[in-house]
Amino acid sequence: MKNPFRSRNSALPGLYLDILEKTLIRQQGQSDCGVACLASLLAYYGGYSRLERLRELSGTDAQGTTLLGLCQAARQIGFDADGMQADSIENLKTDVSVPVILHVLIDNVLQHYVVCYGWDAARQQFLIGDPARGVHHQTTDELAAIWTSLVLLHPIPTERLVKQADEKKQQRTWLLNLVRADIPLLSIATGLGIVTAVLGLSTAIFSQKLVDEILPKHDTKRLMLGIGLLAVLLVARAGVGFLRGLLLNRQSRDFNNRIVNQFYGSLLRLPKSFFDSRKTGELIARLNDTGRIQRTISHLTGAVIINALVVLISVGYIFTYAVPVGLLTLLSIPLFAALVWRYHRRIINGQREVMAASARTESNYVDTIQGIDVIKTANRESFFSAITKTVYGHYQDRAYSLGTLGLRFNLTAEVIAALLITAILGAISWLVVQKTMQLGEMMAVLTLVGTIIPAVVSLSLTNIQLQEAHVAFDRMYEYAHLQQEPTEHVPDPTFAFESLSIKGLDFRFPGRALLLENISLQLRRGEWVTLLGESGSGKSTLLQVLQRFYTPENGQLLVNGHDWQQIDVPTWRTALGVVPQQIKLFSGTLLDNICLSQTADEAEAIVQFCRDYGFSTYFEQFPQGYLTILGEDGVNLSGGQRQLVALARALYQRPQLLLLDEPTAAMDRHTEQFVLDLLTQLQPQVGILFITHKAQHSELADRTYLLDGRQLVCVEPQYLAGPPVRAHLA
Ligand SMILES: Nc1ncnc2c1ncn2[C@@H]1O[C@H](COP(=O)(O)OP(=O)(O)OP(=O)(O)O)[C@@H](O)[C@H]1O
Repeated sequence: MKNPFRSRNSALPGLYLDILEKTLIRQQGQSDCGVACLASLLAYYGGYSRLERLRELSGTDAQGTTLLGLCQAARQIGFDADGMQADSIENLKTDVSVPVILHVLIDNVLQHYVVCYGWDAARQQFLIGDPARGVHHQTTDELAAIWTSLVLLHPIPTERLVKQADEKKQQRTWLLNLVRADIPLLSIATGLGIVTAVLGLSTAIFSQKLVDEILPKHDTKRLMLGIGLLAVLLVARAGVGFLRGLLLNRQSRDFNNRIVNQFYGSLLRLPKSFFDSRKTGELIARLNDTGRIQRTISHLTGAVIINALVVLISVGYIFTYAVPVGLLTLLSIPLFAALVWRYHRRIINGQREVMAASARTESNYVDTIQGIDVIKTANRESFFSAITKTVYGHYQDRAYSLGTLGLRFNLTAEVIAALLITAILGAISWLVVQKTMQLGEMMAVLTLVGTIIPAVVSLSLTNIQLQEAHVAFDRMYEYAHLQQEPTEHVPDPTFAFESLSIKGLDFRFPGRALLLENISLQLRRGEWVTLLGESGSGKSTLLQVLQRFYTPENGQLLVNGHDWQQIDVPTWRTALGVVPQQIKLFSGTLLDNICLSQTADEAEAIVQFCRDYGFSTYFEQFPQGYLTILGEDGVNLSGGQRQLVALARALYQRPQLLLLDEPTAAMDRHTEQFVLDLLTQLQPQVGILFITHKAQHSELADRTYLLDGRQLVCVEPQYLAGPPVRAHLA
C-alpha cells in the first residue's frame, strides 16, 4: 500500500474558506457522512456525482460506509485512491499535499468521516470539512482526540472525473427532451395568456374614459356603446382564459404521463443492486414529486409571462398618466426582489427537508404494513405506532416550519404591498387635489396598481417555485440518469444452452469483505448439480450473480465455451428458470402470476401446461381455480403453494437452465416428491442448479458442491454423510 506521508510533494493548495464552504456537501443522514466527504472532494476538484450514486458504488447502508467501500467508489468515479494508516497526526501536517478523508470517532462512539484539507500554517490549525458541521479549524489536540484510528483515504483526481458542467448539460438535455413535445401547446397557451392580459387592461381604460369623458358630457350613446364593448371584451377574456386552461390541463396530463412513465421505465431498468439499498416509500415519494415539475412549467409559460406583461404594460400606462406615480410603482420591483433574496435559501432548504421527511414517512408506512405479521406476533403494535408517530411528527414539524416561513413571507409581502398602495394612493390623491390628475385617471391608476402588485408578488415567488421544481427534478434525475442494465435487446430465440463453466470467481458486495472466493463450478445441459452450505455462506448470492444481477470482481464465466458477456442480458435471463427463496406473487389471477404477461391469449396454453406438468392437481383446488386472485388483493397462499406457483412460473417460460433456491423447503413430503419427480423428468433437456439443506436431494444430483468459508468444493458422494458436510444437512 502506498503511503502519502513518505514524501512531501509540495505546499498545500490555496486554502480558500469560501470555496471550501461552497464545495462541502452536507450529509443527508448520519450514514451519509462518508459519501458526503467523497462528493465534497469531487466538488473541490470540479467534479460531480450525486450522493445516490456514491451510496450505491460504496455499498452505503443504514450503518454507513466502510473505508473499503469509499475507496472502491472513489476509484470508480475517477480518483486514484488508497486507504492508508498514518504513523502519527504529525504526518498530516508535513506530508499531505492533497485533501484526504479521515475516519474519526466522535465522543468515542460515533463513527464518522471528515475531510482534512490540510494544515493551515498561518493559524497553526487543521482545516477540516465536516459534512455534519461545515468547514472549520481544529487544533492538533482536538483532531488527535477524534482521529484515533489514524486511518485515512487518499484520493488523487485523474482525467476520468466527471465535470459538473457536463452533468448540468445532460440534465438540461434530458428535461428539454421531455418538454419538447409540449412546445406547440405551451406556445398557444402563452399566446392566449397574452391576449387575456391585454383584455384585462380594458376595465382600467374604460373606467377612466367613463369618469373623465363620458359621464361629464352625459353622452348616453357613447356610454351604451362603451358598456357594450366592455361586456364583449370581458366575456372574450373569460372565453380565452377558459381555452387556455383547457390547453394547460391537457399539457399537464400529457407531461405527467410522459415524465412518470419515463422515470418509472428507467427505474425498472436499473440494476438489482440499486433496489437493495432503497426504501420503497422513498421511490414512491420521488415519483409523486414529479407533479411539481409540471406545475412549474405551466407556471413559467403561463403566469410568469402574463404577469411580466401586466407589469410592463400597466406601469407604462401609469407613466402616461403621471411619471412620479410610475416611479413609485416601479419601486415595488426591487422591494419584492430583496424580500425574495432574504427568504430564498431558507425556503429551498425547508422544501428539501419537507420532501425528504415525506419520503421517510411513506417508507415507514410501507415498511410497517408489509411487516404486520411480525409486529403482531411480537405484540409490538404500540412500539411501531410510536415510531410512526415520531416519523410522521417529524414530517409535520418540517411542514409546519415551512408553512410558518411561508406565512412570514406573505405577511412581509402584504405589508410592503399595503405601504406601496397607500403611498401611491396618497400621491395620486395629492395630484387630483392639485388638479394635475383627473378623477377618472386616478381610478384607472388605482385599478392598474391593483393588478401590478399581485403580479409582482407572483413574479417574485417564481424563483421559489422554480427551486421547488429543481429540488424535485434533482431527486428524480438522481435515479433516472443512473446506469441502466442493458435489457432492451430482444432475446435471441436461437440461443441454446449447453454448458456453464465458472472459473476462479470472486464476489463481494460493495464495501464488504469477500463473500465468494475463487469459485469454480461446471454444469451441462442434462446435469443436476446440488449446492450445499451454511446459512449466509453466499448460495443465494451465487444464484443472483448467475442471473447477472451483480458483477463478479474476478473470474471467468463461460457459457457454451464462450465468455458469457457475449450473450446479451435478456437472452440469458430468458434461458433461465428461477425459483428464488423469497417468492413474490403479484396482485392478479393465478394465470397472471404464471405467465407474467397478458393472459387473454395464453389462458388455454397455461391451463394445458399445468395439466401436462401435473400442477393442475394442486391449482384446481384453489378457491376459484386458475382465476383465483393472488397477491396483495387476493388469497394468501401457504409457503408450499407459493413455491408451486413459482416453479410453474419458472417452467412455463420453457427454461434451459434452472436455478432453484430451496424450491421445496416449505412443501410437505408428497408435494416435494411431485416436484423432485418432475425435475427428474425434465433433467435431460435442462441444466439444474439446486440449492438445498436436505441430504436426500444430493442423491439425485450428478455432482454436489459445498460452499464453505467463501470457497466451493466438489463433494464426492461417499463423503456426503460424513463431517463436515453432515453439519450442513438436515
Ligand atoms: N444486497 C446485499 N448487500 C450486502 N450484503 C448482502 C446482500 N445480500 C446478501 N448479503 C449478505 O451476503 C451473505 C450471504 O447471503 P446469502 O443469502 O447468499 O446466503 P445463503 O447462503 O443463501 O443463506 P441461506 O442458506 O440462509 O439462504 C449474508 O451475510 C447476507 O447478509
